[in-house]
Amino acid sequence: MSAKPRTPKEHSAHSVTDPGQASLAQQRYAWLIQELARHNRLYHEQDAPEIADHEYDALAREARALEAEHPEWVEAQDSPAQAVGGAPSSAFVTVNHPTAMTSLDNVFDDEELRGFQEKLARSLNLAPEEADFTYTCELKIDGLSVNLYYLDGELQWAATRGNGLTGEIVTAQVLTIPGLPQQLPGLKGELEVRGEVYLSREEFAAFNARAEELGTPLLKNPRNGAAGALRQKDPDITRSRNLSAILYALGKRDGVPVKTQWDVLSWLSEQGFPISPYSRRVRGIEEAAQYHADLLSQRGELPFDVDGTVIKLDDLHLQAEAGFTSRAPKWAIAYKFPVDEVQTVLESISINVGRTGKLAPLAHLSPRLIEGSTVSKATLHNEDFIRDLDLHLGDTVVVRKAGGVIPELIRVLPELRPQGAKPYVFPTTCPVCGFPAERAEEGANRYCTNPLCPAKLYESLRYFVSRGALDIRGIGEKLTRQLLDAGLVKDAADFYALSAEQLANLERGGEKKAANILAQLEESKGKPLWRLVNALGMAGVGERNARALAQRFGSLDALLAATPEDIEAVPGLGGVLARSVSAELAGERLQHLIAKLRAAGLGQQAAEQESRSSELAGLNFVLTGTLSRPRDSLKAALEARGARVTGSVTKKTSYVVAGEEAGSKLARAQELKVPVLGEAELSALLSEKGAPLLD
Ligand SMILES: NC(=O)c1ccc[n+]([C@@H]2O[C@H](COP(=O)([O-])OP(=O)(O)OC[C@H]3O[C@@H](n4cnc5c(N)ncnc54)[C@H](O)[C@@H]3O)[C@@H](O)[C@H]2O)c1
Ligand SMILES: [Zn+2]
Repeated sequence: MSAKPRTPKEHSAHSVTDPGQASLAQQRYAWLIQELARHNRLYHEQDAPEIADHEYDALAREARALEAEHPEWVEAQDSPAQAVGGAPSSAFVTVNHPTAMTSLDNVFDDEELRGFQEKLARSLNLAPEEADFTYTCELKIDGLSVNLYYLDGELQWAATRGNGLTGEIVTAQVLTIPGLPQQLPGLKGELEVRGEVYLSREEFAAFNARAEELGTPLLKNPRNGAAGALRQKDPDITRSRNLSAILYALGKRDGVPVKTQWDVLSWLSEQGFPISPYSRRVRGIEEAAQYHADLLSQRGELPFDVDGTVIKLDDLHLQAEAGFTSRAPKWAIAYKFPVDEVQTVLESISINVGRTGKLAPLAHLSPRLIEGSTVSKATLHNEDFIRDLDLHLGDTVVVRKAGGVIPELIRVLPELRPQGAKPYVFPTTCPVCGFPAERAEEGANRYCTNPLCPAKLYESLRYFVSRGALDIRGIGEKLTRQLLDAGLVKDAADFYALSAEQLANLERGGEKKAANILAQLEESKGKPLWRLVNALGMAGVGERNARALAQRFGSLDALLAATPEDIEAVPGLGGVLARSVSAELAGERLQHLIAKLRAAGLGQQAAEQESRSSELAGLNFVLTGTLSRPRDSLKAALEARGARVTGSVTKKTSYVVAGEEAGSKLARAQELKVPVLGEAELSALLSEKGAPLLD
């Protein structure tokens, strides 16, 4: 990352009177325009931003303030400060949106939010005291917006926003997202459904955990991940990223019976589109401010990244009356959350050696408060990550709580680098055993080459008994050390050869404790296959991939017999990971370990334990009407059991679940003689199959 010019800000946008000063302002404006255009390209077209969003927003605001004073500087709406998004990529077929897709203007505090209402009142020719509006308040999800175009109820295409007028067609990619109806029966004319495609924090973390283990490039943030996944030429790759969508707006809406934004959300939900459960309708701008404050306090717990709330005038007639600027509606505003980034100093870097021998660098930072908790450490992932940041010890760095949880070092400020600071040099030997640490053939990780490295052994034993693996709680860190020091355990299979006497004789052992541990070890032999697969400790395989492998192959034998191609076909595993899994399964370490584990009585588990998730496989459900639970959670419960939940009733629908006030879909179900279930019957159907409806 290169140094960024920081220009002085002493000449503000205001009171430019004499010609000398005017030229200074003009110079500043020219610089701003050039920078904004460059950052727009980096951000929207290359998904490789150089500066933080709030820094970009500050530049854009400054430019717009100058433009407001000097409309003559803006040539025919050509300013990047007025532009929406970036040019559509030539890698995709493009399409013109029937109605333009806009951006949103921003406010940053309650005072500015009130200012928004005042302006809105003015544009509707109302006195400030008459501005007692109803608003629909929503979360501003950090993804990218898409437009779904239907003609006579049939999906024609789905496209990215692009520059607002022309987008990229990504229909096949969008259709990998579960729950988007392709048909809307009974609808005539044109319809545009808009919303946000995003990567949940869970999927983001899973992707990066895998990338980290393999040393492949990491996603910067969920927005970046969503943009990258949606703009894959190959929809199968998009599918493997598990994108989600939330819909919140209509463009063209022929024959749709809605009067308010709240109606729009209800109608979308009724049609089966996923909508946000966090939206609220409020009266007056102070209640909108309260909504914002409430959601800010929940920010860390949300399932997706958000960068603020969106406050929308509820009445669609009033919206139309208020209209648009060239880039944004006048009837809605993005109320941004404060930045969750802080500056701090990199004090040192330590290296941990993991179960696979991977050298994992950790940054030690001067402690700072982010979102209510103190951050003093951040992962640095691997050698290339550090090199790309050009990290020097003593650097001032920017840290963000990625996905609300894990602190992430996102940028270095080289202009604040102390004199004589040295770039960090990644070790080429294992800091624990001193053996050479070599780069893997693929990826950016370095691994200790000593097969008997004590760090590897200790970490792999810890992993074997950990909660997501065989979950043997009686064997803690201390006991693991004791067993290693006493030479009683040289690999995980040796746990099963321990005698009551050996355990009892350890310091702070005792017979009761020993019996307890042996019982837990015995019990672990019958645990689900995925736990054993995870416990093997393969690089890049955590709980999620272990489940996928167990599910696909059904037994340890079948997994061992699988070809690399078989493994590559497992959902969620990419080529790099599949190759490394095959190589590890065939390698000496695992062959030896698995043989010993089998001799100890493990590895007999069949796939039965995983079958819960397929008890409703092959059944298609449609949910309609008002249900007592959020539709999303019912949908998740059904999908967890292998059912498909779709938006429209067809001959292929197995059941329609109808709540209160079910409308056209219920009628359609009756017409097609599709069985209709009430909510109670749905619960019964699910519990009959042996599992509670919602956990
Ligand atoms: N860092 C950089 O270099 C750089 C460069 C350009 C743009 N940016 C960033 O990109 C963003 C500008 O892009 P933008 O035009 O998408 O503006 P925006 O993200 O500020 O707001 C508009 C967008 O919000 C989204 N959105 C999410 N939830 C919504 C909801 N409930 N209702 C309506 N819209 C919702 C829509 O996609 C909409 O297009 C800003 O955050 C800006 O900081 C950064
Ligand atoms: Zn080592």
